[in-house]
Amino acid sequence: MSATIVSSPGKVLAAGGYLVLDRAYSGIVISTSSRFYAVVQGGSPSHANVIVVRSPQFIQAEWRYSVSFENDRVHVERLEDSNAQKNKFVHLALQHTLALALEIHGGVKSILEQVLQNGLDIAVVGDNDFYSQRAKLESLGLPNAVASLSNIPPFSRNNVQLSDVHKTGMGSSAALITSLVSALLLRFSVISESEFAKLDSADRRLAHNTAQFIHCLAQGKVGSGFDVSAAVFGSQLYTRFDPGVLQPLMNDDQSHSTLIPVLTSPTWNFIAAPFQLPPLTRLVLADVDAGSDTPSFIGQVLKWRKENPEAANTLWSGIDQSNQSLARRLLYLTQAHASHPTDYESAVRRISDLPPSQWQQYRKDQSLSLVAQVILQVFYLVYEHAQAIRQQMRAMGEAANVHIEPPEQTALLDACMSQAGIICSGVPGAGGYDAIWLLVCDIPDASLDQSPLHHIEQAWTTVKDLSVSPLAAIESVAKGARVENIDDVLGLKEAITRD
Ligand SMILES: Nc1ncnc2c1ncn2[C@@H]1O[C@H](COP(=O)(O)OP(=O)(O)OP(=O)(O)O)[C@@H](O)[C@H]1O
Ligand SMILES: C[C@@](O)(CCOP(=O)(O)O)CC(=O)O
Repeated sequence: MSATIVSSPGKVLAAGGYLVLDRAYSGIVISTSSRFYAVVQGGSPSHANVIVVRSPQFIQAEWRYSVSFENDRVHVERLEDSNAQKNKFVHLALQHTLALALEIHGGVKSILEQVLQNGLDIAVVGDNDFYSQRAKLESLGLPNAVASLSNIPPFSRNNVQLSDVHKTGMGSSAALITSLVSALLLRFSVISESEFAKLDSADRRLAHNTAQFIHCLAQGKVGSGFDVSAAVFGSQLYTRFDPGVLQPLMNDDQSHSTLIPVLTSPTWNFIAAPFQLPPLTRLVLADVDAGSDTPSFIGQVLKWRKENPEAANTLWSGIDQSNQSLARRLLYLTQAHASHPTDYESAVRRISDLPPSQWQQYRKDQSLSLVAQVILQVFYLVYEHAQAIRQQMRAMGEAANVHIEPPEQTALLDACMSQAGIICSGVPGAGGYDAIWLLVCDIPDASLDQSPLHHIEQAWTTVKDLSVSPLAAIESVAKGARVENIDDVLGLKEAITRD
């Protein structure tokens, strides 16, 4: 049997940090071209019922498990010869996905044993963007520019243990769990490849619910889940599910629970509404610095909200209005491109030449068609809404006493926003010092030194106190998790076969 490979994208929560924890609000989630891959293959006859999971980008990252069956239950136990520290996320993924497979196959263990007759060898690797490339660019003597990243081989090694790597906050564990769970569900014939390929199928929803459950269990809490939803469904306007749906499975000992009623329950009420960034623009991401502790941010913001309900609700409603307006305008632009591509392109060409604060001077520009003028105004509104979100998120940070957009990040984003052709920006997710996102105009024939991307790369070099290192990702329009062919993914075969 050939390899079963599933990849899932990383994510950026461009708007809706904190609010998305509450079902009353939604967030703008952009999925990235950077992906995590799980490659599941058969082992050898002497390894029946053994599952080896390897992470070849790290040292001492091989986890070995044995699978046994007892009284209609399947047990996945860690083997003592594993060379690495425990990996709770991987262990729980194996245990619960196999348990679901056994349930779905009516407790007939021979179906699972058949798949496990040679054991399984599973390699998991992530695109370079999931980890900071700052040190590698430095050692190669390359400038901190997106173009430099193509000099680093795909799936490059990090030469450290997993626990010591500098992550970029793109949702590595959600993308990993989604790929691993989906690949196992396919391998054990719980879902079919043709159904999984459909965005709205029961099979893809089952992969989502299972990955979401395992990710919550591994994290020890039911979070908003936007990262798993992005990994499964791609860019979206996300509204969370009611956490109660998972409650029956969140106890310490679920060894006697059955999974099917919860994982196929119609009460999963998350909403992943279609979203994508407008044409002729590009997402730019940069890794800024390690340093913030997101869980403590969340605790502090939620505590402040509880203690100051009135002020918090006013602020949250204001942020939500800006978030929704931003999403609506961005979606409008995509439609405008579909119906008026030429006017749209002339508007984008025009705004590429000036920073957004000056776009108003194009109002009533007679050389633009009326439609192009309207489109240009909508780009200006996008800029204004995103700036309003930043301002309100800073206010929330001040009120709750956490650095959601710290002053150094404000200086950095302001420096970027004063460049020609930049549209909007922010600190993703919970904020802090970790990262920034930007949306810039992207006209295919613009010369490199005239391109907005080049302008902001220059601006990065002028900021003090922060070291900005680019990431390669753009938005993924592929709509989430997908089955891959090993030969179609550059460098994947080499990455999983090296020792
Ligand atoms: N490459 C990998 N190989 C194996 N296990 C991994 C890998 N990446 C993550 N994990 C598992 O997921 C756990 C949590 O990972 P991590 O803290 O990177 O997730 P995260 O909080 O989603 O990260 P991010 O900051 O990217 O959102 C790790 O402790 C490990 O168990
Ligand atoms: C604060 C929060 O809304 C976003 C955290 O996002 P990130 O991991 O910082 O991208 C928490 C959540 O939604 O899980």
